[in-house]
Amino acid sequence: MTSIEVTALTKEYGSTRAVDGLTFTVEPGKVTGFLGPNGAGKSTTMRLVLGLDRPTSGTATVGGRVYASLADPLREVGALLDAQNAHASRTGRNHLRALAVSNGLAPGRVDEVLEETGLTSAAGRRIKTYSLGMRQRLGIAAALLGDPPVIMLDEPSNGLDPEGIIWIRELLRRLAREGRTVLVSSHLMNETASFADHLVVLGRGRLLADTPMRAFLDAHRHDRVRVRSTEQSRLREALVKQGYAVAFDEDGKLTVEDAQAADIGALAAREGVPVLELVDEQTSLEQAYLALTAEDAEFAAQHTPSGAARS
Ligand SMILES: Nc1ncnc2c1ncn2[C@@H]1O[C@H](COP(=O)(O)OP(=O)(O)OP(=O)(O)O)[C@@H](O)[C@H]1O
Repeated sequence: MTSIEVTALTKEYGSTRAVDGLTFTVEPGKVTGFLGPNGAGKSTTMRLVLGLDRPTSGTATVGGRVYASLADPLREVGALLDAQNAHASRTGRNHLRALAVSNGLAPGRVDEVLEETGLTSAAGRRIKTYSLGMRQRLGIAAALLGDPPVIMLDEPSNGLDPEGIIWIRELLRRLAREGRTVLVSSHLMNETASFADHLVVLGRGRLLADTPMRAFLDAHRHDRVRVRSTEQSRLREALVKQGYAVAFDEDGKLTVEDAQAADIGALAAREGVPVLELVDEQTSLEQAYLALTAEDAEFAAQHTPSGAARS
């Protein structure tokens, strides 16, 4: 069982603190979604785990050891950081063969991972003819080549079509079921929710949440009711009098926070206000995530000159 351990990890680039005192552990047998807005520090953390950069302070280890000290790195950690990072003039198969040979891996693994990633029929084509989605698959094939217990993928759904997105979801689930440690970054909450058991959320290089997915959902569950009646103002007054927070929406409906439709319906009936529509709504996961990272987004809006570097 091999974990990824990040302890008091800090990385500064000049005056930019990309990673700021991060501590978390990524455990085996689970898919951990690594979330955060653009620029939150996800890729930097992954690069530090892979020894591609040196921490300013703190440590990032795999199974208690720094990556550089691993005897057989591809057999221990498989990673996809940048799908463009392959010789464009090589064929997909030759790219994987070269990796296998230089890392002492069985050549037979090449055809297995090509099959596993759906690239068998494209394996003889030069990588420069590959679509972004095919390059992502090739990067994932390379990550799986050494059959490693730890897998780290940076935005693996990038460029994949809907079929590819379902494929990656199932692959991630299977890798976790096999007992592997799987860390997958994304800036999309709903996508992450479809495959992750656990969440690590970053904002401005800091840890905002480290929680099981289920607990995150429960903690951020927030009920509200949307209601439309023939007498909106009167209904609103009655609701406010009962202590509800009520807002008029652009579409003419009222939104009542922390409320259940059954209670609002009963209140409207007591007041004699005819109700035309009454719907229970739960905040979506995406909303909960945006609320969590809102401070970071505000910071980005105020401090990013063009406003375009982050979203
Ligand atoms: N080599 C570098 N030199 C200078 N600054 C860097 C470098 N790498 C990252 N940064 C800065 O560190 C911060 C974190 O970037 P990082 O790429 O780790 O974020 P991220 O969460 O992976 O974002 P994205 O989703 O956009 O990839 C950003 O402000 C980025 O500009």
